[in-house]
Amino acid sequence: MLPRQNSVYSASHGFQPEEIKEKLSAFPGGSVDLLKQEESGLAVLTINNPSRMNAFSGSMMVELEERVAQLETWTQGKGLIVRGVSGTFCSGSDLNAVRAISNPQDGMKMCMFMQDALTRLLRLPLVSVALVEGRALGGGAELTTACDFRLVTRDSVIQFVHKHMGLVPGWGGAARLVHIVGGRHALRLLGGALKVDPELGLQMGLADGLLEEEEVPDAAGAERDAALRQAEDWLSSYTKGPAQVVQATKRVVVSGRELPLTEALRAEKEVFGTVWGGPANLRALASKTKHK
Ligand SMILES: CCCC(=O)SCCNC(=O)CCNC(=O)[C@H](O)C(C)(C)COP(=O)(O)OP(=O)(O)OC[C@H]1O[C@@H](n2cnc3c(N)ncnc32)[C@H](O)[C@@H]1OP(=O)(O)O
Repeated sequence: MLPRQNSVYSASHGFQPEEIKEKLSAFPGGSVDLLKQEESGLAVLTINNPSRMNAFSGSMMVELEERVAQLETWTQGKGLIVRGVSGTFCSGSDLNAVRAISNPQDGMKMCMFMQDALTRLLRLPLVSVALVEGRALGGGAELTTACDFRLVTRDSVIQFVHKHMGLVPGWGGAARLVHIVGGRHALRLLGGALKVDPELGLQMGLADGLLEEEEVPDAAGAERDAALRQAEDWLSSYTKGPAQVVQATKRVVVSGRELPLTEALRAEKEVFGTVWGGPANLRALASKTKHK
């Protein structure tokens, strides 16, 4: 099978996704749900395993990869919100599955599979936001770093608990964390397994915004929907306009973020060619847009 364009690993690295998928599928539970809103171009990816604080079972890891593959081909998409059900984000990998695949070979395969899925998530041509309510622990904290932005609620805690588990991040979270907050803060967060509350998150640059609680008359469910609505509002400033332009913007940022300068410049030229003289560009020129 040919490697996917945005994949990290291929067969030459010993990456056999079908083999590890089969193994992971033997540990079922929960789901990863995708809701695409065609009209707005916004999608919501929901981590759904409430009886285990939204931990990732094996089958959920497989579903995550499948949802990412669906989003990779969404030509009209512009934005993505990643969240957990029941007022909490994600408590990492399901410890029952982890115990069952704790041998080094399976660990490496799971690591490659999740690194690949989360790298492809971050490389999607969509502006992505992790909406962190409640706890994001271990792999859940790593998942927040696979989004472009992180919005947190007052009760949120992001914690890279790996050190307490005798581990380091293995879903790409350490590499991404260094890019987001720099090496010094990353070492504090990983080395001290610090609990990142909203204040610390904003101060270190891990969080991009705090969603203030809204006055809601009834139950907790309404409050959570309020957080999702606020995240959608926040995201809409970045997803206004045609999908082609939003996707092109994300693409030049991904190449600038990941490639050496000369290659990034060439990639930017390619993307520029897709929008120059395009419908949105011609409309703007015809309307003599002023940027006041
Ligand atoms: C490379 C990836 C590395 C990783 O992700 S390693 C996994 C890191 N995550 C963890 O170690 C989380 C361990 N869990 C906890 O610390 C606590 O359960 C947590 C999340 C703080 C919640 O505490 P509480 O509010 O007191 O609730 P609780 O402990 O009663 O949890 C409710 C039920 O959820 C379960 N749960 C939570 N996190 C889980 C997980 N990761 N895997 C499997 N099951 C998990 C927990 O066992 C409990 O189940 P039950 O009701 O006892 O049957």
